[in-house]
Amino acid sequence: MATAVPAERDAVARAFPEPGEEVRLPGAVLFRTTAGAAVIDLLAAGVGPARAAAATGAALTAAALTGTPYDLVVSAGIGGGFAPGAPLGSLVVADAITVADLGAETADGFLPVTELGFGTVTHRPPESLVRAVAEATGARTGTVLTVSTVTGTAARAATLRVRHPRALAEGMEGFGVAEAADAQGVPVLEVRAISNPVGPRDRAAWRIGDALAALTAAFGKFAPALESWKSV
Ligand SMILES: O=C(O)c1cccc(C(=O)CC[C@H]2O[C@@H](n3cnc4c(=O)[nH]cnc43)[C@H](O)[C@@H]2O)c1
Repeated sequence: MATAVPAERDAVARAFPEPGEEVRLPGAVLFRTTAGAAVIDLLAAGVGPARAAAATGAALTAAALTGTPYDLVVSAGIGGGFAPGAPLGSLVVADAITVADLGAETADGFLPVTELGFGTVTHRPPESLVRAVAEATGARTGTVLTVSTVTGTAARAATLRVRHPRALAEGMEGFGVAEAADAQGVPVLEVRAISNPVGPRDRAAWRIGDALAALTAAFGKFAPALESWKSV
């Protein structure tokens, strides 16, 4: 599980009460714990898509080289929610992890990088896993956008809504984590607990404590959903 910051990692860790241990790798420090038979590595990968991709890639490579590759990578953290679909404190599981600002600005508007002939802009988590996790946690499902600049105006939020009508949330790491996982052929999931509305900047409206509590509650229900997905 890759979060951005230690506070998010610790919120996820509280859902796994077994004692864990720190594992130091080149480029990543893991907190390794267990849930039943599953080994779970928690990584505070850093803020933003580039740092998140670098740290996630380091952890994936280390696991592959020791002959214990991961079955799944989860990008988890707090995020902005698009109203009315994703209110404060709610949980969103991405059925599409889409980078919102990777492309080119033209006189006719924004062109995603795929329309320039390169790369990808969306990763799709396994449908059955998204369904199982959403059912277990009560999460809403939709597109989660990855941005390098947090949305801070109504105008930018409106532009994103027009370009991505299925968007429920935005964060800054999901696409980077998904790129790292995709590069090594590992499935990916993104889970965001909503800490603030996407729109005009209003720090007084943040509910970070509530969102971290929602993350802990969600990951407390995660293991059975993963087991049912793996056994399909
Ligand atoms: O200064 C601001 O106006 C501001 C507003 C929202 C978030 C921030 C951050 O610096 C947090 C970045 C951190 O948290 C995730 N996050 C939380 N809310 C959002 C959001 O609305 N849009 C994008 N990312 C968000 C993000 O994944 C980072 O890890 C500052």
